[in-house]
Amino acid sequence: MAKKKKESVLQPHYTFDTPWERLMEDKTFVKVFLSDVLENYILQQRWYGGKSSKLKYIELQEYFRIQQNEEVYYGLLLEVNFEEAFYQHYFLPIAFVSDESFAEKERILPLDIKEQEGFIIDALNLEAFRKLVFERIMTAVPNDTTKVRYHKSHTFGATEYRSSKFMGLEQSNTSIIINDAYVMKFFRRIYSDTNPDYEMSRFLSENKGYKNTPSYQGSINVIDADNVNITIALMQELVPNQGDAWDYMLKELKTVFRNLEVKHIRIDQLPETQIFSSLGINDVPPRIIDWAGLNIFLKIQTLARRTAEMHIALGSEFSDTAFTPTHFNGDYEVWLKNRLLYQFQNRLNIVENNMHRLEGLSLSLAKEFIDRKNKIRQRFVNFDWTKLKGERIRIHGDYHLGQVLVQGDDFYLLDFEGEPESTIRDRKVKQPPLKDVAGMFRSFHYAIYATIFNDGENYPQSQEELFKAGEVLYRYFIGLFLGSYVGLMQENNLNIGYIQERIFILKYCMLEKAVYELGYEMNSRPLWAVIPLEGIMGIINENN
Ligand SMILES: Nc1ncnc2c1ncn2[C@@H]1O[C@H](COP(=O)(O)OP(=O)(O)O)[C@@H](O)[C@H]1O
Ligand SMILES: O=P(O)(O)O[C@H]1O[C@H](CO)[C@@H](O[C@H]2O[C@H](CO)[C@@H](O)[C@H](O)[C@H]2O)[C@H](O)[C@H]1O
Repeated sequence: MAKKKKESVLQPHYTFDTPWERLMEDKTFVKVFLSDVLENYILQQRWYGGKSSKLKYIELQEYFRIQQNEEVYYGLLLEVNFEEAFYQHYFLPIAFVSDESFAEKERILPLDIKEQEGFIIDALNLEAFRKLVFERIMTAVPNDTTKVRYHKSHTFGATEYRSSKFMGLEQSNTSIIINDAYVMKFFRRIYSDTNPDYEMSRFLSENKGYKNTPSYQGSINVIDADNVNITIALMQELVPNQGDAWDYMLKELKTVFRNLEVKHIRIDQLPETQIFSSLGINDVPPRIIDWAGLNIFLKIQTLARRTAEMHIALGSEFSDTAFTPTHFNGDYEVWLKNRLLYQFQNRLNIVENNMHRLEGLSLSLAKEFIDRKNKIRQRFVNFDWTKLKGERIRIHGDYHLGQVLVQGDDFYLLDFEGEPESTIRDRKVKQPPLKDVAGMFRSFHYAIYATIFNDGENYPQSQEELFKAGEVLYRYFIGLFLGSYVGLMQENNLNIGYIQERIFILKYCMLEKAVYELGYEMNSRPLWAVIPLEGIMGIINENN
């Protein structure tokens, strides 16, 4: 029976007679651990995605053991239930340590087991655990049929474990760097299916030899009681890099906006280009190159090529039905409209309920957004699959500058987990590849507007003038991207439709993405909501 020993302000201290090796079989322990301990612990975790809903209770969906001789760890698959929202599943590996110096800040629970004082901690804090799982992947047998399935890629050579450390970046999962050569990402939010990040990474590296993503090295999947395959870890090579493309773009844009003054640029005389026209570098007028510099445009072209190559790899499968290309049809249309109308209504509610938190430009754009709700809704309803001839394929799904690593003059594409708000099934639905392109265009727009909103005071021009310059630049970015992307896709026979179809899909998906972003920003950083609001109204107010 559980006895509370000393009560500290922060955590209760329990004592149990069941040894650690059998502790998960002790129903009293499990009950106390889930309700008294984890309910508080999980709320503090960076990776916990349920913070905006009220937690009701946590259940242990399942657990498994990772064991080597005396060393025993438990992998917990937790089901978090909410007052109103849909339940979520999380993965938490735990270890028992008696050494006081371990994970002082990260410990989950102090407890005595059979007179031995110690702590339950998240096992990822423990080097012995990290070494064990790395070695399990290294020694994985082909066609593992056990409950915890380790997989090793043929590209992963035999190597000894030397060291490991937390990646230590802001992220929604937890990544560990091993031997300064591999990144092992432990998924925290898990789903009753293989994770698309694992599926896509393995497909791109092993089946298609796609080079501009970290190469797949191995994975861990758990087979649950219903025989469903749940991905809990993905191991890839570590790509040496100079940061992500979002930070890179912000840095470049600072210089570009500063150049307006330094180079005495007359914004009203900047030559414009029509949105969505396909451009080569020679189509960019010298005055634009003088202003922004050639480098940024060359980088956009490289990113476009890497994006097209990713789509060509994803769209070139003929046997594995999870990846074979398909066409638009009535089922897709119904699915899409339902999803987007529901999402739009959700955003409308969020904005209407939070008007008091907005001011200035955000507030006026939010009012316009509400006033024009029927027009926006109409745009989503205007999807007619019979007019679309292009192909649908598996896509990245959450493609933006933050998912791209910069390495010298090149780019590596990461994080194929898909849009966090979508269900795991929805993330695997085949989509027009231009949806990713639209995501990237939204990201260009974000970077330009983030620069104006966050650094605007450092430039002598009015906000109106900066918007004008930003819009001119944005159109060249889009044009150059399309110039490289479309050509390469067509050379490789991936059908993305005729020009009118491409423009329709791009506009449709950009509106979809901006509406998605509005919810993301209102929930996580409301000051940024002005950026998607500006984007939505820009798209809606265009004449065509
Ligand atoms: N293979 C890798 N090589 C180098 N850096 C990586 C690698 N994988 C991830 N990163 C870094 O970790 C960050 C988070 O990775 P990501 O896969 O997006 O994690 P999460 O799904 O938790 O958000 C990336 O933005 C990148 O900076
Ligand atoms: O955390 P994820 O990478 O899965 O993506 C989520 O967070 C992103 C922000 O970090 C968010 O992206 C939005 O902001 C970016 C700038 O911070 C911008 O480049 C993107 O275009 C914009 O969508 C993303 O939408 C969200 O899913």
